[in-house]
Amino acid sequence: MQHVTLRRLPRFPRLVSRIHHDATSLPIVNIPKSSIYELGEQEPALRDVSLVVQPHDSWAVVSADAAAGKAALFGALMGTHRISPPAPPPGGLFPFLRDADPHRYVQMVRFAHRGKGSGDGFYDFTARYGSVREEDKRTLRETFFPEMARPIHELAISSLYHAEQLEPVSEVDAKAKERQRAYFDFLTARLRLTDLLDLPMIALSNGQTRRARIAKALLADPKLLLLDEPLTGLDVKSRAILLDLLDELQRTWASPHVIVGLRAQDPLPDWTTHVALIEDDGKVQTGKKEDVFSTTFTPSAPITSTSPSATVDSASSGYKARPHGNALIDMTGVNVAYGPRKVLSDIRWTIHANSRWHLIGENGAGKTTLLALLTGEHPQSYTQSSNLLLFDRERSKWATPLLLRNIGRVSPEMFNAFPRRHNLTVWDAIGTGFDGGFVPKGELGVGTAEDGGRLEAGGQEEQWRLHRMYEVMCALGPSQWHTHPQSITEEQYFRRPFADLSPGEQSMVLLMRALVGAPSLVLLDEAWAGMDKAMVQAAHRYLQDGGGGLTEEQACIVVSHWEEEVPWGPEEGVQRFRLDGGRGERIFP
Ligand SMILES: Nc1ncnc2c1ncn2[C@@H]1O[C@H](COP(=O)(O)OP(=O)(O)OP(=O)(O)O)[C@@H](O)[C@H]1O
Repeated sequence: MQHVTLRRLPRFPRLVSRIHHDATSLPIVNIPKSSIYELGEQEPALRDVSLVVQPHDSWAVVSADAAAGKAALFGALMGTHRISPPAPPPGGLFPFLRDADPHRYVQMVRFAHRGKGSGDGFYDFTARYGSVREEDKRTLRETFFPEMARPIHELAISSLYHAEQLEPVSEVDAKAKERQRAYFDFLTARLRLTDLLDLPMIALSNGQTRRARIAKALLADPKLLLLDEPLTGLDVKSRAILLDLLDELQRTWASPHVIVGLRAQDPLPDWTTHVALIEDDGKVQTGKKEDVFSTTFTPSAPITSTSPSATVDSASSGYKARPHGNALIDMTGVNVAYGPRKVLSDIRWTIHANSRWHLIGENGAGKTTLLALLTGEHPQSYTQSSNLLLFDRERSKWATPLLLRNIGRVSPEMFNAFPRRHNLTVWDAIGTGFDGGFVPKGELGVGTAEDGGRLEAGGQEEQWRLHRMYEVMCALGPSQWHTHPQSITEEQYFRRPFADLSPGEQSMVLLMRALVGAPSLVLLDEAWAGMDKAMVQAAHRYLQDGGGGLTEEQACIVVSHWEEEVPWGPEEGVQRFRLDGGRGERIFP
């Protein structure tokens, strides 16, 4: 069992812009049996929603299946969706705010993947691995906490400070500033951000950035904080720390009131008392968690500060070793450092064909960095010489496009960077997987030949690629997870604009893209984010032995902080490689 030591809340008065005292007994949210509409739509996204959140209740909004319903309910609270009939006066939607401005006091932090309409350009997500460019030099402190941009140390020479700081401030303002700084120091320490504050923002890992976004939202001192999928991408320790912190803020200061959004497969925080369960047909069940779940499904076990870490030992029972093929990747002492900051030290790891790996490690342990060495995107992959062999060659012996043909991958960074031009169809997006690029190529959108030239029309390679397009679509497409599989054919789905798909569907399409070319090495870094349960199940079925998604010639590495997201169990010979403090070790089995 892992025990997380937590510092209790410090004894300083919070900088809270207080709501009138007697408001604390008023409901936080009041939606009285209403329907919720996307703006401009006639059909409601959710029907008969009765949601009354009392101050002492802790609610979770859970999507039984499709994530769209959760987005609609949060949209109603954030004013991007219409509630009909609207919440009655006096009090309206947020009775506890009285007449205070919801824009000031209600904040939302969303961690689900970006979806529709988020720009069409591709940006270079590998920029963070190189030397940091001038425009990317802004630190975490400057970007998220500009009011804390200049650390004020007691030994600081005041004349070196900006003039504004020397202006006289009233005693009240000075006290308020002091309290805000104390709260900032407290939050950043509790969320393990202190050592990261002066790193360039671009250098932060996925989980580190998420923790920083939560700290920023808390520092703004909202009265109601909506956190959608806050646990995705956080390591086990950070999840427990975050949940304990939210609970403690709520118990100590009754602020902010927090409503979390979760996927059906996520565990409920143990302090959850009530649940709004959004069903696939747009109905919403609300009530005490034991009442809601007694009639539907059992939620996953709650997580607490003492939940086990990624249950590393559980695989020792029933383990069945897999026969090995050739070594695809050989690391014999790989190192990555940024100046004095060592991220990977002397990593030794051989990845054979037919192996299935779960790469684990806390946020910031270097998992993404390690995968970027394997794809050759990390500039330091060039300096490893024979300590890093990629398909039998050093990095410098590979032309990047050829190397990328051997690797299929999905990652949060790539998901965000993938172009969302309106004329890019699902077919185009999947077809880019044959070349590993981001621009559709070839007459039929299934890529070019190895030398970059045209594929022979009607030739064997072209036929095989067309066949693969349909194969992955049949295995991972809507027929496997759509609630009404008959209502959309594969052909129709291929023609849909990629940008119009829900984030979960986009993740699914990018998974098809990673697998379509049957590359030797498949890297799945948090590949399931945004997917609903049926999609994750379809993906797992396909990736398991006998599912057809991976052959004995291929190796696959899954990166996830959730054990249940790994498609293979010990009986399929999954192995674990753990990064910790820059070191890497293979964990038996
Ligand atoms: N340019 C840089 N300068 C300094 N440190 C950097 C730079 N780029 C990355 N790092 C550090 O390297 C570490 C590894 O980051 P990486 O993204 O590989 O972690 P991770 O294990 O994938 O984390 P997560 O689980 O949060 O995705 C982080 O602590 C990060 O702050």
